[in-house]
Amino acid sequence: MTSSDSTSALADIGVTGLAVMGANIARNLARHGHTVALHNRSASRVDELMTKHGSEGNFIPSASITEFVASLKRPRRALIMVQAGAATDAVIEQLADAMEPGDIIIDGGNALYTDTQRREKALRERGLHFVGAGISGGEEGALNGPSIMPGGSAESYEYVGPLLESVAAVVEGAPCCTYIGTDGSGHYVKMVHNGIEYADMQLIGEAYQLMTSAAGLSANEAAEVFAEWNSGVLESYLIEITSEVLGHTDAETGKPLVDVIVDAAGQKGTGRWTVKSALDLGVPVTGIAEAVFARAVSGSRELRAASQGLAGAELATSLTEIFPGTDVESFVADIHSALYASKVVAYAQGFDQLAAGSREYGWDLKLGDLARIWRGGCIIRAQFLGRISDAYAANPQLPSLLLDPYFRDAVESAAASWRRVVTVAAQLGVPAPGFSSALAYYDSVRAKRLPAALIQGLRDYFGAHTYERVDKPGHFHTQWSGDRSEISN
Ligand SMILES: NC(=O)C1=CN([C@@H]2O[C@H](COP(=O)(O)OP(=O)(O)OC[C@H]3O[C@@H](n4cnc5c(N)ncnc54)[C@H](OP(=O)(O)O)[C@@H]3O)[C@@H](O)[C@H]2O)C=CC1
Ligand SMILES: O=C(CO)[C@H](O)[C@H](O)COP(=O)(O)O
Repeated sequence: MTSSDSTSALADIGVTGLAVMGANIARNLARHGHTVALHNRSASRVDELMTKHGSEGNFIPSASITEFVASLKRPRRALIMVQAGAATDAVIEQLADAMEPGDIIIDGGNALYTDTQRREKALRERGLHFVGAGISGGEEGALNGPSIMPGGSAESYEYVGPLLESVAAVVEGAPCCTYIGTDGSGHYVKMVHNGIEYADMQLIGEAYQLMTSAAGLSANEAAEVFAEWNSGVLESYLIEITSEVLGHTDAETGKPLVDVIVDAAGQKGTGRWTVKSALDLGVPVTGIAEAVFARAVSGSRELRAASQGLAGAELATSLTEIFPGTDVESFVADIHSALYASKVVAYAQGFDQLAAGSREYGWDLKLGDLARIWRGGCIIRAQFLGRISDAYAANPQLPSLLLDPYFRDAVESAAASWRRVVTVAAQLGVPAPGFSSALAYYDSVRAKRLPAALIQGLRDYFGAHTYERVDKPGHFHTQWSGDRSEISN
């Protein structure tokens, strides 16, 4: 459809913001038989989409927001796919001014959930629905089926749910899209998804570094190992593309591409937001936090340059010095176990945060459903998530995934290898913050006693903060600067 015959029909949905994600979602919607109105701040993106892909379905291009809104069926449904933050606020304002009560604005960007809560409230007061929909899958997912996490009123889901479900990825006949909960819940869930994505990628990165630095594999050999791992319990999109990236040769130098990429990881904010929320809620997401901080360390170029002369490993120089008889093959198998166990910990922590967020904001998140819609379409997609879904189906009140029988046995079986890998990393001086902090978390939660008792004693000493006793109820204070007798508070 061209602009000249656009008056004859109205669009089922409109997409504004036609960069990578928006353009591909718009094409996905059109390919599924929906008539899609198109808008972008710079008209060139609309023209480009129409020129390259206009024949893929029914599109109605528009040159202004007013024209865009006028081309939508009532109640109007407009999907925003622009940069999070001020850009999203600006577009919402323009849309809201042109819309009427009952119309629906969907934000598919990576918005901060508190922004979504604010926007939903403001638009509700103007009679408009606002759906904060986390969308994951990158360019390819947006086109062929992403995982979609829509949050908003249940009424708005009636209008947008079927449409979003029709373009989502499908696993075992079910769409990777479900109603998440009210206001900012969809963006909260997407935020934690990204936090888990950070942790997963950090662990994969550590596995790669240990393979090359400790076991002496080349990038191509590591690529083969990851390809092999992709058919076992670690099977996932991230493991699959790790093999692709490691196996790719730079055309200019003939070296593995990974060796010519600057080792400073970027971050756009969702990982950091996840950790900030976890800190506020008091949920120990150590895997995600280590991943965020590891990216920060990688990007601290001046600090890293100044630190090059610091002493390194003096305890050992090779694997066999640490564990005599260890060969490369068995150490690579150990890394596999360490990666798997650390991944279970990271996901357990991420799901703990989702449960805490749900309690805090009254969202009633269905953790099993979240795992189910992450099995396809999104960046962390994996069969592994089916196991998580099963765990919550068996016990919706599961206190931690580590306590699910399947995961408890899996981690127990991996534990000896995991400890060997952390030992090797420490002795050779290869940084493995994800593997080691996951192990520390595991050992902490299963410990009978923690040094927190001493910390409480110290807090009581310097600040009279009181402590509880193991043998009787109440709060107590030792009069440290007096006769050191104990008083009950
Ligand atoms: N890229 C990815 O893999 C993923 C991205 N997301 C999220 O989806 C959203 C879109 O991402 P992506 O496609 O990468 O695009 P970008 O985040 O790069 O955003 C570019 C788009 O935003 C528009 N834009 C920027 N500022 C304004 C403004 N002030 N007013 C109106 N429009 C503006 C641009 O218009 P113009 O062309 O005129 O500059 C363009 O259409 C983001 O929120 C992103 O975080 C979610 C999942 C995956
Ligand atoms: O949402 C996404 C994937 O799920 C985006 O790709 C996002 O940009 C990833 O985060 P970062 O850029 O911080 O690595």
